[in-house]
Amino acid sequence: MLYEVIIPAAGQGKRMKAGRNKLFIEISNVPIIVYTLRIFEADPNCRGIILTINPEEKPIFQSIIDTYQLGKEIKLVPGGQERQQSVRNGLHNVSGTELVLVHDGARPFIERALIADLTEAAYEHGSAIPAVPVKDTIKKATNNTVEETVERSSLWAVQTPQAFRFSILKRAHEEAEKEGYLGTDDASLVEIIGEKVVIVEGDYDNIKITTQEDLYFAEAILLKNKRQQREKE
Ligand SMILES: Nc1ccn([C@@H]2O[C@H](COP(=O)(O)OP(=O)(O)OP(=O)(O)O)[C@@H](O)[C@H]2O)c(=O)n1
Ligand SMILES: C[C@](O)(CO)[C@H](O)COP(=O)(O)O
Repeated sequence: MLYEVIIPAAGQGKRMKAGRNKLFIEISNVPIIVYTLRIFEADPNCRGIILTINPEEKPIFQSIIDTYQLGKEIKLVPGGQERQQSVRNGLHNVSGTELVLVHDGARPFIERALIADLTEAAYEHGSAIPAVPVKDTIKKATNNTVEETVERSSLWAVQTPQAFRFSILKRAHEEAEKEGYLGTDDASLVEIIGEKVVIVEGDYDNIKITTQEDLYFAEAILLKNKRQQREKE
């Protein structure tokens, strides 16, 4: 199923505390954003990559694209103050496929098979998101005092890429902008306009690199992937 992907990459990486955009941090000597871009580059179903960036960082992104010879055309589009605004700016640059994906630049371990499952589900249902069952016991608390233990069986930890029919995502973003709603993912905007969103079981390795310790997990996942690749060859 053909699609275009919007990759928001205009964050500041505040929780990483690296003093720069965390997507430039290297795992095994390669910047995080390169792993993410390579996955979509290599996918023949991906008909366009829209990378939303902080305009001040354009020379750095351009230099990375050149250094790592990322050949598929990558549209560099200015991001916004919040992730949602970055995605919205990306949406203005989609050129016409029926399906659009939104994938965090900070999730470098997405697998092609999951992308395929998501695009198929989005084609059928309108919107599809990857998620994994929550493993911890979740409690709701105020001022460190527990109010309740939340029933876990229906809780999912949501990831990206989130896949949508373009018309639905566009309407959801327009409505959110009109209503002043700010969500932490795109599916929440679609939920608000009453459209169906289905879950496709994701992968615990599809982590978002957010804080320092995620870099250790990332190194480990990369090693595991390389070992599996060698075993296949
Ligand atoms: N205004 C923003 C904020 C975030 N992002 C992107 O959205 C993805 C997920 O966001 P997150 O992990 O929160 O990244 P940061 O915003 O960089 O991190 P922090 O919240 O810790 O500052 C990242 O690829 C990030 O670059 C974006 O394009 N525009
Ligand atoms: C979109 C997302 O990655 C799904 O897990 C997440 O919601 C981004 O949120 P953050 O607050 O920017 O980490």
